[in-house]
Amino acid sequence: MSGRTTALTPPADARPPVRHPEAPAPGEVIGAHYDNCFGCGGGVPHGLHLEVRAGEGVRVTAEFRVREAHQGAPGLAHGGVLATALDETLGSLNWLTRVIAVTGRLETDYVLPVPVDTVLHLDAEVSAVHGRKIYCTATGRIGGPEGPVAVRADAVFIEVKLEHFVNNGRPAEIKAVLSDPDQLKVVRAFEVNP
Ligand SMILES: CCCCCCCCCC(=O)SCCNC(=O)CCNC(=O)[C@H](O)C(C)(C)COP(=O)(O)OP(=O)(O)OC[C@H]1O[C@@H](n2cnc3c(N)ncnc32)[C@H](O)[C@@H]1OP(=O)(O)O
Repeated sequence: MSGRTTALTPPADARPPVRHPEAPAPGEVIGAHYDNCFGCGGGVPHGLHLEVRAGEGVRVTAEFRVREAHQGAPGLAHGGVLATALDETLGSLNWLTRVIAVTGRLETDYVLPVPVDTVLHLDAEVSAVHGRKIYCTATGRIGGPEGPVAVRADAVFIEVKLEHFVNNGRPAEIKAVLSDPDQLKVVRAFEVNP
């Protein structure tokens, strides 16, 4: 038994993902979507500071160096932090589809312990799309991009409108984002998508 729940299995009539024509070119670094994001933002001292690159197709790669602030057990990365790294990498796939989607379900497998100072080499791709549901998978390898898999995830992201954030975010942060020209560029990149 794989343990994979049916909610993570694309239905038979799911379709393949489509790379947006204006997606970042393969190899291009995808900047942080929000400076205060715990996963990718430069403004969060103990954040993951994930650096994500666009790949071929609907795929991204990322690197995350585990630091002391990310420990669970002595000298080892916290499982929740590793899940965050997987989640953030999967969330970055939004840039390749130009569809805004949030995590609905994230199932993680922890295969190997990940010591502090390790660089986790992450790789994520969309496998299928069905309506608003985006099925995707990610792996995190240690010892190099071709090293053994330490963590992996299957996920379903759900497409949402920009209003999801505007209506649910704390007003102070929403106001700050809407008055920041750099942040507005991020918003506009997604607004053009029908
Ligand atoms: C600008 C770039 C931003 C990038 C951000 C990336 C950051 C990293 C990713 C994250 O961590 S996002 C933050 C964590 N996630 C959340 O906060 C989401 C919280 N949940 C919600 O807001 C709602 O539950 C959600 C928008 C996901 C769904 O609510 P809806 O009312 O829109 O969904 P609806 O009930 O209409 O269901 C639509 C479809 O999705 C399916 N669905 C909904 N929730 C699901 C779920 N949890 N798991 C699997 N499938 C789900 C549902 O079965 C249905 O499938 P069908 O169309 O086939 O009927």
